[in-house]
Amino acid sequence: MTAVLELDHVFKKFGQGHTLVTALNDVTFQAARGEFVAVIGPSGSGKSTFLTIAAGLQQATSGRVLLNGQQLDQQSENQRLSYRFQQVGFILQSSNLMPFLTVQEQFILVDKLAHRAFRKERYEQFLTDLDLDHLSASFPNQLSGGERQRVAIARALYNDPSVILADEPTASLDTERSLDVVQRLADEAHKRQKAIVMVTHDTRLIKKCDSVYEIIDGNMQKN
Ligand SMILES: Nc1ncnc2c1ncn2[C@@H]1O[C@H](COP(=O)(O)OP(=O)(O)OP(=O)(O)O)[C@@H](O)[C@H]1O
Repeated sequence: MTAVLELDHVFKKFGQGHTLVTALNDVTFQAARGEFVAVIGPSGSGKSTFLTIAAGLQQATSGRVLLNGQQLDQQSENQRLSYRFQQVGFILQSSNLMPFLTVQEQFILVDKLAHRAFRKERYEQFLTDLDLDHLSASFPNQLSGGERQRVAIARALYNDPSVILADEPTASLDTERSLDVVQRLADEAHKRQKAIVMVTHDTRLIKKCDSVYEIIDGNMQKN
């Protein structure tokens, strides 16, 4: 299996002396095409640090982070930015939708930012796949929490990244909706051959995942 996202002996330290915190302690991680991976751990264990480093949003103190075999920290800030825009999709806790745009306009914006014409057919296919057909003209505050997260999933996939990083994507949902969102993430990873990495503290969700990493006090191990 070729890794889409790889962390190789990554350390992340904050502060120094008596304020030193080792947020990631020699972390090695791999996610492959078509793999749905969970990263679980308690509060303060290093999950957010892991995600931001995997996304190239902050630099590791040492070690290597590779996206599609390219080492992120050896690229210029501009290269990192455009690579991240093309290759990484984000799904955040309370869905990172633009409050003043309709569902359809969220997708038009994605194409605008990529200097492309709106791909209406592709958009409509995603709406159908995620059971959102009737919501195209709705604003985020008119959607349920589950619908918002389904739009966020569709929008992340619409840009066709190779990896999707999901930060507690079910945090605002009840159990039934959480399981639905996680099942959809699993299905999309498999069907579209994307690496989807989900950070969560909810261990009920991991039965839908292909592999599970646990992080405690910055130490990560594959279960
Ligand atoms: N910018 C920073 N400066 C100093 N310490 C930091 C910084 N960011 C994170 N830390 C520390 O690193 C450790 C890991 O934090 P992190 O936010 O990654 O945990 P987490 O697992 O995401 O927690 P939660 O589930 O509560 O969001 C914590 O001890 C935290 O206080």
